[in-house]
Amino acid sequence: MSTSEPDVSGPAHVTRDCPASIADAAIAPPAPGEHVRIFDTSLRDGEQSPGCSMTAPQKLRFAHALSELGVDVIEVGFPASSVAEIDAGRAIAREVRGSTLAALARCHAGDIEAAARTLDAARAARLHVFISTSPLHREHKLGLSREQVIERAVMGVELARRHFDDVEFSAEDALRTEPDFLAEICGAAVAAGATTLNIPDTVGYTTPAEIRALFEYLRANVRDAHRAVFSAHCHDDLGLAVANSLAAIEGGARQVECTINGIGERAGNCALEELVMALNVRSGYFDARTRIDTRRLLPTSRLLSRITGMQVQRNKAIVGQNAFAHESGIHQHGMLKHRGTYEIMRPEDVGWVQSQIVLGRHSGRAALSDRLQSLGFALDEARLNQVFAGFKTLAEKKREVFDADLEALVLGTDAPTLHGHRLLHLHVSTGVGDDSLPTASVRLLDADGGQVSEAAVGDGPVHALFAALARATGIALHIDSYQVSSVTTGDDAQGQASVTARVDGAELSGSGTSTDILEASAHAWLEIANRVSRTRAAAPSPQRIAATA
Ligand SMILES: CC(=O)SCCNC(=O)CCNC(=O)[C@H](O)C(C)(C)COP(=O)(O)OP(=O)(O)OC[C@H]1O[C@@H](n2cnc3c(N)ncnc32)[C@H](O)[C@@H]1OP(=O)(O)O
Ligand SMILES: CC(C)C(=O)C(=O)O
Ligand SMILES: [Mg+2]
Repeated sequence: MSTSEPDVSGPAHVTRDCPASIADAAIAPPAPGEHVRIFDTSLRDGEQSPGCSMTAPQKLRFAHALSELGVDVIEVGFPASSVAEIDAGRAIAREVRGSTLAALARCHAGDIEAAARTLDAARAARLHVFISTSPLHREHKLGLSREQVIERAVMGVELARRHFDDVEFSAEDALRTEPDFLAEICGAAVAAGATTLNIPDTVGYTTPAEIRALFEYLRANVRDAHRAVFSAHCHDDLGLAVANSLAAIEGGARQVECTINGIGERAGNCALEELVMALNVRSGYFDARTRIDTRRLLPTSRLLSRITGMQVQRNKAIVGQNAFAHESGIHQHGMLKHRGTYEIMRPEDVGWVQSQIVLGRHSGRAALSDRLQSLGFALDEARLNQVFAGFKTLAEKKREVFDADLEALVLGTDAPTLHGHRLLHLHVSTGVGDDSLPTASVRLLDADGGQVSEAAVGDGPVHALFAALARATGIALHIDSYQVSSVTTGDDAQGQASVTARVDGAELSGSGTSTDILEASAHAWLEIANRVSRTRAAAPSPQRIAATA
């Protein structure tokens, strides 16, 4: 496909259609390109949600990944919750450099001591204290009056300041708090020493216009507001967390609290990858920058999914499998002419290798012809039309048409009988523990009818299997991705293995289906290897192929 640079800038000047602020006159607009701090709370707000628990080594590994991603602040946890939480946080504080490390505490002496102890070894530490401020929470949860809540907040901030200079104060349920009381308690927190004022939409209740106006109001009405950085912490109960966080930035927030993949309480928090890319792609609109290395967004998202077992949905922005995949013919045709037609950012910039053209029921001739050419088949129009008809019939039966299916269509044969190695037998043994040595043996039928057997060991059963296949075929593949998913349900469910490999600079993919996932994996691997050996042996001459019609 064409790889020309997308020009996705859109109209040169986008008019800001912003609601009137409560205190317009008093507020200077934020400086162009101002730094918005990214505060990641995947290890705290994210981890405290169902299905997202992590062990201490997993938290440490993920904290390193967040630091490499370039987040400004990593919230390592809520130390008062358990001894294990303190130990995990301490391990992070000992090792992770490059980001400020924060720990959460209630306005409660014991919590604050635990948080401070956790961050002892951190090079840059922040104590984060919070208390609820909304009438609902004051009355029903805390049983405290306005004055008592302010007293507790001031006590918490002052105690935190005895340990660290960097103290964040959060007014839990701020978006359902009376604005004048919110301004009052924020002012008291600044006077007590808070350097960051976090305004959480704890239950994901607000709207973009409302939160923007609130930030403008607070910046104008909190006593000594200029001494603190304003921060947004939005939840996604109405699916507005990212939009609300962006609006908060427009209202003057210079820190946004978010999580990778948007994990967090209930429907989750503002998704870091979405917020960062919105600021990045629409930089002409937002005038704000972060120091996130965007190419690490996908690897970091994948790491979190692997650690927690919580997969992102296919159509998730930025990091979902479909984020840069195109199946419909009209879009594919446009993409092949200029990828800016249907993509507003480059997949490479967020960690993908490239956009994906998926051939299926909705695809057209342009995409089919492009894929056939990349497989070495240059067909004239009449032959292309003929193959296209066969392709559509096949696509009605299959969800996705793979390269091996296309080769079979063009060559007029069945996919499994295509020239190359075929699997006759495989045996894999594996185990758990220091003494286990995953081992695989395979027997293949080669293109000339001969048989070849090989065995290999590996770090795991699939690794051993692929190593044995490499020995038997004499083809080494650099595997970029390997995925297994079920395509049917029940005891006899079919598993589909998909392998993507990089060979001679090209990305090739293969897939296999079987009730045995190791067999499916072997078929997927062999599909690629057979294509490599065919290409290497002799690129098919277009004339010869056209003659097979
Ligand atoms: C919006 C948020 O994300 S807030 C963070 C939420 N995260 C978590 O709760 C995870 C960690 N929590 C825990 O492990 C436990 O809740 C603990 C260890 C902190 C406390 O456990 P317990 O002492 O058994 O209290 P429990 O959780 O039942 O109730 C919370 C208590 O904290 C009080 N509290 C709640 N928020 C605050 C606050 N910001 N400042 C002071 N006290 C608070 C409540 O009033 C209640 O007090 P009470 O026990 O006197 O009635
Ligand atoms: C503790 C605070 C920051 C929070 O997570 C919330 O209010 O959602
Ligand atoms: Mg929260």
